[in-house]
Amino acid sequence: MYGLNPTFSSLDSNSYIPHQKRPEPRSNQPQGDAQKPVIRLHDLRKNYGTKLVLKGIDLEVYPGQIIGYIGPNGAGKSTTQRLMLGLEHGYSGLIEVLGQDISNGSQAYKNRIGYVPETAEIYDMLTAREYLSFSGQLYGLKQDDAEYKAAKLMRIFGMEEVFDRRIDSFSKGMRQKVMLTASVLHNPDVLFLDEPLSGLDAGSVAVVKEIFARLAAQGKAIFYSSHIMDVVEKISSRIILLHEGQVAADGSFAELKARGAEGSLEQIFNQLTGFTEHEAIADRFCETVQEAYN
Ligand SMILES: Nc1ncnc2c1ncn2[C@@H]1O[C@H](COP(=O)(O)OP(=O)(O)OP(=O)(O)O)[C@@H](O)[C@H]1O
Repeated sequence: MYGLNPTFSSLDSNSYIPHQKRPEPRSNQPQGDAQKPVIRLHDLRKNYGTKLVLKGIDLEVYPGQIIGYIGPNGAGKSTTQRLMLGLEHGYSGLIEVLGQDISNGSQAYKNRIGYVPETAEIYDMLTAREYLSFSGQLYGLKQDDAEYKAAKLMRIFGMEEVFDRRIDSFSKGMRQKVMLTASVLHNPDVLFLDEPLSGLDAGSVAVVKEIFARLAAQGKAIFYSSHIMDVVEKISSRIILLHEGQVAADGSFAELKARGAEGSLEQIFNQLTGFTEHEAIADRFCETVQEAYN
């Protein structure tokens, strides 16, 4: 069932969740499709042993949205992404991706999603060509098609000369571009990314920001987590703040500000997560650095 509009009565009064964000239908898409969420989470709960990590997440994501999924370390962001990707099991509640309840055992939705993990060192021994060819084939492309498109995308990123070099000789930013390329070879409808701008120089960040905007304009949904607040503030059409396993805020940056939260996203983040210790921690840290040995 689409269009669920859950309530969030268990959250405290500081939480800001206006409503599930539903964009206007785009003229280049069938209206029905634009109204259907590409991701739907309902009462998603996950625990590791006795530790409750996700405590009932309700969320709908629509085509064309760029979601910045933020939260303190350990809030459960990667866990949420890994569950949606089918890389983590054992949860309660509903996870629906592209209309498919992912617990039904079918892998069909996986050919329509892309994923950029934060690290992928296990593939370091491969060349960019080998890795991209392998990734493309995992997503159902023929080897020739995968290599052709990979070569073209790498050339656009200015990486044609290193296409046949091993990834372990690449800088962090170069690896990131390979991962990004791998995630889009099969033209996915939904893109999941973990710290997608990590290691990229300023020019490359600008390029990737533009790429996100264009992919979203094509009707793809982008769901990424990051700790770089000034970037999240600028490129997300919608920001979802996860705090202690629950959604504590959900809206565009302008909406978060308009609802009483003040300042930069970093300040809003600290306000909503109740983190006011940064100065005291920095004081204690630097005093300790200066301590003399006896
Ligand atoms: N495989 C696991 N086994 C046990 N506990 C885990 C496992 N994976 C994650 N956790 C715990 O779940 C909690 C949420 O972890 P998660 O990686 O989702 O957080 P995060 O929000 O992505 O954090 P960060 O911003 O530091 O990347 C943490 O307390 C973590 O220790």
